[in-house]
Amino acid sequence: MIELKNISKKFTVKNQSIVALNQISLSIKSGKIFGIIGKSGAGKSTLIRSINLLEIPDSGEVVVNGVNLLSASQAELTLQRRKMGMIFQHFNLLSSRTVFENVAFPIELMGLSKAEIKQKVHSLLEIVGILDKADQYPSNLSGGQKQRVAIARALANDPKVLLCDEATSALDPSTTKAILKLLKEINERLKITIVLITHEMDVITSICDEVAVMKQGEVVEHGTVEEIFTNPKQEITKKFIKKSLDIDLPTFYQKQILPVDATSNRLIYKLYFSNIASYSAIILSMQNNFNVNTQVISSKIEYAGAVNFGTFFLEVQFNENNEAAVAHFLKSNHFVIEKVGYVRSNN
Ligand SMILES: Nc1ncnc2c1ncn2[C@@H]1O[C@H](COP(=O)(O)OP(=O)(O)OP(=O)(O)O)[C@@H](O)[C@H]1O
Repeated sequence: MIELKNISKKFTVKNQSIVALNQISLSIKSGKIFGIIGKSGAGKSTLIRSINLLEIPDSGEVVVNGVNLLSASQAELTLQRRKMGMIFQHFNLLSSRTVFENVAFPIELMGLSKAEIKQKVHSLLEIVGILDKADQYPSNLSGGQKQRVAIARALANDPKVLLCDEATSALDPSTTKAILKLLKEINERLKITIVLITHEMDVITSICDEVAVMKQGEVVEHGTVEEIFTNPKQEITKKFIKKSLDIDLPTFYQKQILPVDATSNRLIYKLYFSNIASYSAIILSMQNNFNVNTQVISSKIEYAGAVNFGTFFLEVQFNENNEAAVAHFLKSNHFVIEKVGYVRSNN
């Protein structure tokens, strides 16, 4: 268990004081994956670096496994820090050392024999899936492979906690997915608590159990991912969720949208929903009740635990003049609707 109690941190730059963290309190349960999301400058890095005291808060308490790190002896602090591995956006590998030597680096300080070091490094490289790269230098690796080396190195001391400082921000979407999958496997297989910071809601939904939303040095909202997605309270949280679901109308349709004042019997809506289990049944009943034909043009639907949420473009072809009733029906079934525009009638 990690407990942050009322931690604050200011930086002074050219006689100007910047509040990076303002009275933050958070509890992070053992074995969970805890995500911290916020825009650039919100204080995420300062917060995650406070957990292992890479950044020392001005006030408050950082309690890890019952030990208040800010008042711990140097020996106790060293011990607790060893139980926390960390990975970074730009990997921070030693370029003059091979993959094997990078991972061996923290183990060499543990006083193990050469054979024991070799065995340990091999098992770590196997976990992260790059044993075949052991003799390569970091410059010969892709971004995803470099992050795998960094993860293996962070696991070398058998930590209980892995801190991930924007670990996927420098990676392309498919590599990001693979690294997040690896982090989830590590969490489950090695029972390691993971704390990660990100500015992407997709990262939170793909692997986190709980999330804290930061804004201007404060945690403005936190809870399980399901709770936050079902009932986001803060405007910034709503924006992050909406952004993660955003999709564009396919170009083919964009080209067909009529001028603003034109009307036809074919209308395109952009619909947002959260936690509507039977969203397709609602569309079907709309079709039957209002004598309209519908077609989903494109969609993005995600899950946070058991809660679904999504966006889709829906083309509605009216056979009667009942557009207002249809819009009312969608709203009363908890869709947020946006009228995108009319497209030319088929006839
Ligand atoms: N070493 C430092 N010296 C001066 N100011 C700092 C320092 N570190 C952070 N800050 C300031 O503290 C605030 C929070 O920064 P922090 O890096 O924690 O935010 P962040 O949410 O991680 O942002 P990003 O996503 O851009 O990394 C910012 O205004 C930043 O400029």
